[in-house]
Amino acid sequence: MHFITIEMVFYWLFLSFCAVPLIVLFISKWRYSYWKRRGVVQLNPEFLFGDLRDMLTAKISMGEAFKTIYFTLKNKKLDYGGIYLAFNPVFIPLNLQLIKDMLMKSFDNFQDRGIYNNPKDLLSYNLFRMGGRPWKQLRVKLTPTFTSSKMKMMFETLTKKIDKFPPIIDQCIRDGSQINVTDVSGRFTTDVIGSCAFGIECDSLSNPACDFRIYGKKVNEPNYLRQWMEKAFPKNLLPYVGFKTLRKVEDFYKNIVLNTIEHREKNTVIRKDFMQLLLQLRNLSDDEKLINNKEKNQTRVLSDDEIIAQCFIIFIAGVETSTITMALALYEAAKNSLIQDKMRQEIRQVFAKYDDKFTYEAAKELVYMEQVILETLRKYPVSPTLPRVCTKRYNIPGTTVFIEKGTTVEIPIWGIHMDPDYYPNPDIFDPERFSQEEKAKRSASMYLPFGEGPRTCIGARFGMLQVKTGLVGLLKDYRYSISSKTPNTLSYTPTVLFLLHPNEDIFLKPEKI
Ligand code: HEM
Repeated sequence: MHFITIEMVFYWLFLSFCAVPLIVLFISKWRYSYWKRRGVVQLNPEFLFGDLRDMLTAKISMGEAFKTIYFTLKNKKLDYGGIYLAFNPVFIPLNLQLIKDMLMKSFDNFQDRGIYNNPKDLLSYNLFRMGGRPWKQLRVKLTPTFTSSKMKMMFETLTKKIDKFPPIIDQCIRDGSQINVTDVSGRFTTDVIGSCAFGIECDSLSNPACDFRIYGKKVNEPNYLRQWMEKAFPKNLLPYVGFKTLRKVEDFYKNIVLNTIEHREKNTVIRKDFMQLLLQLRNLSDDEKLINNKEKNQTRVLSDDEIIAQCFIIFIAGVETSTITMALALYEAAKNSLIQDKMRQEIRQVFAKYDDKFTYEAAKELVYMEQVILETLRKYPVSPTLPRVCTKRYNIPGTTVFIEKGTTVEIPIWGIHMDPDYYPNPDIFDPERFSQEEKAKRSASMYLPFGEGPRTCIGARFGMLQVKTGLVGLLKDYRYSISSKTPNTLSYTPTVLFLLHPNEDIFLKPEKI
């Protein structure tokens, strides 16, 4: 008969105490050799954080982390490399031909972003986050909503908003204060998208404390725990730990959309906006639904939940991206008076040609301003990387290396945009880089602020139009210069998700001319 003695208990406890760390060490060593075992050069991952300690501990932004990784791999003269985000292997392509192949020709192998989404988590189930067949079906549905004719239709809504700028700027001039161009741009884009996507006139330009603006800011506030979980936690386990993308704001956006739908249906209101176009998709007649289902390979019509989620993503993707681009274009214009004067001169010439009116055709003729916006997006790509996940095993052309299904890929846009091999003196802001001749010298994959391929930004045209209209409203009759409150160099909000967001708001000194 065996007795368990106290010595035996201590003996086993001691063994377990030694064994657990050894097992963890062995598993992490094995995990951190994933790339090496596949013949891909890797860096020096450290336990728990992989190669992204500063990003995961919120010391630097995701954009800065991946820019550093781009140059570390580039200095090793590599076409691609492997890193680790916590324990998750991430493939980083550097070679432009390879990037083009992954985004376009081999799109089927990389068609998803691998970001958490779940039909039961309403706001997460949107075009940006969805993958596979549901994404494809929705993209086909939504693409006609973003054509140039639809942009032209909404143009009037945009131009109406810029009439609100002069009282704000004049007040700053009277007070001798500086204008917060980040805030004013944010209020402008909030009003535009509020009107076009949700069909509401929130007028945050007159009333900055309106609910719509407050909730918009809440959505963009960094929430490190949520972002960390989304990035480093296995996505299929998230619903089981009660994870929700934006719990606090869901009801607010849901109610706005449902109320607008009810109001429009009750009062037969028809407006020229995204919401109207989405409602048209929802209200296709039964005959049309049948034709769609039969002929377009089961293409679905939209449900109310899908409308809510798409209005929300138009808001999320349309407000912050354009706000940051507008504010940074003004920041650079304030530092370069020649560039600023040239933009204003062009605006005035175009207005003179169109009887002092800002029309859709007039906007298209602002060629130099477009160059300024493109250069702003080169130097400060709001989305500094393009996330993808491998959806089908992929052989890297010309090698025996392959990327396994399920592997995360990050295309390091900001690194490419700041690479002196592609853009000499990359820190210098020079809109001439986007003249017709200069553009013709570069390959398309050297410039990816809106992404590329079938998953490219669906709202790029609207975004450009929105930024142009905002800049016209701010620049036509006012000059801006930097002041003691203007940051000399920019730093960025540490977040492990997407956007390149300057830490400080941009304040400039306005002057009427
Ligand atoms: C300066 C403005 C903007 C920039 C720089 C920008 C940038 C981007 C980028 C880089 C992507 C990912 C593309 C890829 O993965 O290949 C994207 C996707 C997307 N953007 Fe934009 N965007 C802007 C404005 C807008 C606007 C105004 C809207 C809506 C009105 C919008 C809606 C979307 C949506 C829905 C997607 C997801 C598309 C899909 O996955 O099918 N964006 N954007």
